[in-house]
Amino acid sequence: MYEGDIASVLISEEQIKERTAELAEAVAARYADEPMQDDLLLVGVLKGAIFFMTDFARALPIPTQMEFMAVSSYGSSTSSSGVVRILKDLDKDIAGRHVLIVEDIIDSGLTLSWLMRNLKTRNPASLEVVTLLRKPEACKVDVEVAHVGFDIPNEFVVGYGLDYAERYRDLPYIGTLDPKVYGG
Ligand SMILES: O=P(O)(O)OC[C@H]1O[C@H](OP(=O)(O)OP(=O)(O)O)[C@H](O)[C@@H]1O
Ligand code: HPA
Ligand SMILES: [Mg+2]
Repeated sequence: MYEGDIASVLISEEQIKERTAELAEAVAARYADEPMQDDLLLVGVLKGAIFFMTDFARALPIPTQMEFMAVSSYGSSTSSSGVVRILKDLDKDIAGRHVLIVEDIIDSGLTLSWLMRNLKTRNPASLEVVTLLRKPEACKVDVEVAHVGFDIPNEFVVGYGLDYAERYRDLPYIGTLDPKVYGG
């Protein structure tokens, strides 16, 4: 699939699965002693987090509810425009709820920083983040992230939900994209 477009496999399907199970355990432990009136509310950030959200939710040994937001700041570029647009908002009020944002990647951090500010104004009981990937060298803003799957180098990656111009989301692993694909 996508022959010649993927330069290397950075994180295999098996590694994603193992790390997701570890993250799920850590997250369950985090909320174990928290007095909760409602189930933990997972807020998946579409579209990138789709596969991580569904696998992570099923690995979690505690009951959760799911909401989705769709935001976009990349379009068909390999760097963030910094302008975050809400394409789909939450369906429900999150006031008083324990909310966990589920992200696929924190790159510049601009999307998450904007999202945290936005959701905080809605008065959740707590607001934390789990992300599968993070690029420490690319980070432009300070964002507090409670749970990180993998810190990765500052390269453009695709697969397992992550796209370049909407392609490659359906790869089961995380790979680096050959620069020839985006004219690099
Ligand atoms: O830390 P940042 O530099 O802001 O980048 C991270 C964000 O960018 C991607 O979303 P994108 O805007 O590409 O939308 P998508 O999930 O629909 O692909 C990714 O899914 C994160 O939400
Ligand atoms: O490396 C990336 N790949 C795909 N989408 C992204 N959005 C932010 N960073 C990336
Ligand atoms: Mg994208």
